[in-house]
Amino acid sequence: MTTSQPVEIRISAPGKVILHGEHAVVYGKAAIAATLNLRSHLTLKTRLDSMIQLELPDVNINEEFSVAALQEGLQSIDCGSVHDPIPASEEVISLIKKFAGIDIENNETRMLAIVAFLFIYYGIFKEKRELPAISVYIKSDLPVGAGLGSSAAFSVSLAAAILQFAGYIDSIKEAEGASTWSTSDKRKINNWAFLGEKVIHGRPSGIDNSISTYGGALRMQNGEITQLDKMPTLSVLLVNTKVPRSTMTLVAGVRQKYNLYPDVMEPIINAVEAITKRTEDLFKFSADTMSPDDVKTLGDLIDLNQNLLNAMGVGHPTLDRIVAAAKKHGFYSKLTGAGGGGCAFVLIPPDTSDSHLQYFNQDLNDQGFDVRWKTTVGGQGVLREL
Ligand SMILES: Nc1ncnc2c1ncn2[C@@H]1O[C@H](COP(=O)(O)OP(=O)(O)O)[C@@H](O)[C@H]1O
Ligand SMILES: C[C@@](O)(CCOP(=O)(O)O)CC(=O)O
Ligand SMILES: [Mg+2]
Repeated sequence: MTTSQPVEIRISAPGKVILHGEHAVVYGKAAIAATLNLRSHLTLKTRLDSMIQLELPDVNINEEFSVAALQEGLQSIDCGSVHDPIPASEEVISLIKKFAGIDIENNETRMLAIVAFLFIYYGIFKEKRELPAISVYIKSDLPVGAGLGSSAAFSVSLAAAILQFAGYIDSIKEAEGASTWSTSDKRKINNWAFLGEKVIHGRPSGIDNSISTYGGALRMQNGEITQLDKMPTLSVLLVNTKVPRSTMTLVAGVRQKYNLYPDVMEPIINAVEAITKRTEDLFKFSADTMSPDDVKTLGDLIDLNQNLLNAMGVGHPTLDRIVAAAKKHGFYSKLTGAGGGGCAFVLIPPDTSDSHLQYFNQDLNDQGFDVRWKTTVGGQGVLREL
């Protein structure tokens, strides 16, 4: 790391759609997710003064800290070593909040972005001779707090930028305009990003940061990730309810229900897992362009899962309206991510005509929904933009 030469590092990391298995994956059940072609973009620059700046226009945050004050204020926090980091404890989170001037009782999720940044910054740089003066700017294509994994894209881009700047990972040129990293470097990025997710989510499964790091489409079970052997081309429409919600609160709500009624909740999450597995089998044997029969099966599974998510208590009347509108037009839809509002996806069968899609789009717009994107899923994970 050299601070004498001006350095600029630009990183982008994608959001995701969880096809099946949200919440159940927190209990070690299988889930499948794929990247979206919507990304968070980070720029890290060296500064000539001795300040650290964090500019996050999406959540209206622009903070500055002096390097000396940060060195002194955070020196007692325990975050393990760069190569073997440990999660931020409650005490560490409180200490960072106090340092950043955030009320300990302030549970606004957006403020946790500052805590996650300071934890990752200090944890990675603390073994260096001196802490660097840098500015970090992050802007996302993703709606924040809507189930599309903006928190993971945030933590992944941050971990990649800081590890790269500190010289702990080394990007390799992949194509014109972008670089990537070796699998072992990606593992380092993912480990630190997971700790950022922990600050923001409480008890994440790790699926969001893993998909944002590695890209493509993957399955997670019991903390183990594997790339999906096969996934047909899927086209989805993302519909944002614009109902705000926090992943941390929703995950905690399901946990509370699970603790109170384990005998009821266990069969529900097992049924979700059965849906995930049926979907994987379907993908294994379907052609790249799914047949109408396969689309119908996938649709039924989407419908079943949506009902189970409602039973877990993570639905919302606005999501129900989107599902009903989709059904009226012959489509299938479910929430994605933590639910409680946020986004739903609608599966768009390959043979859907543009006029049919436009008619559906118009119906959703007339009902006041924000139909943001028709997108294909599965694409590059974290990248260094050149
Ligand atoms: N672009 C961003 N800028 C700043 N903070 C972000 C950004 N994206 C995500 N975050 C952090 O993640 C939180 C939202 O995470 P979460 O509730 O898990 O929703 P989701 O991951 O589904 O978008 C924000 O409140 C903020 O702390
Ligand atoms: C509900 C959950 O399965 C996914 C949360 O995703 P998001 O933050 O709502 O995008 C939680 C997790 O897996 O950590
Ligand atoms: Mg999240």
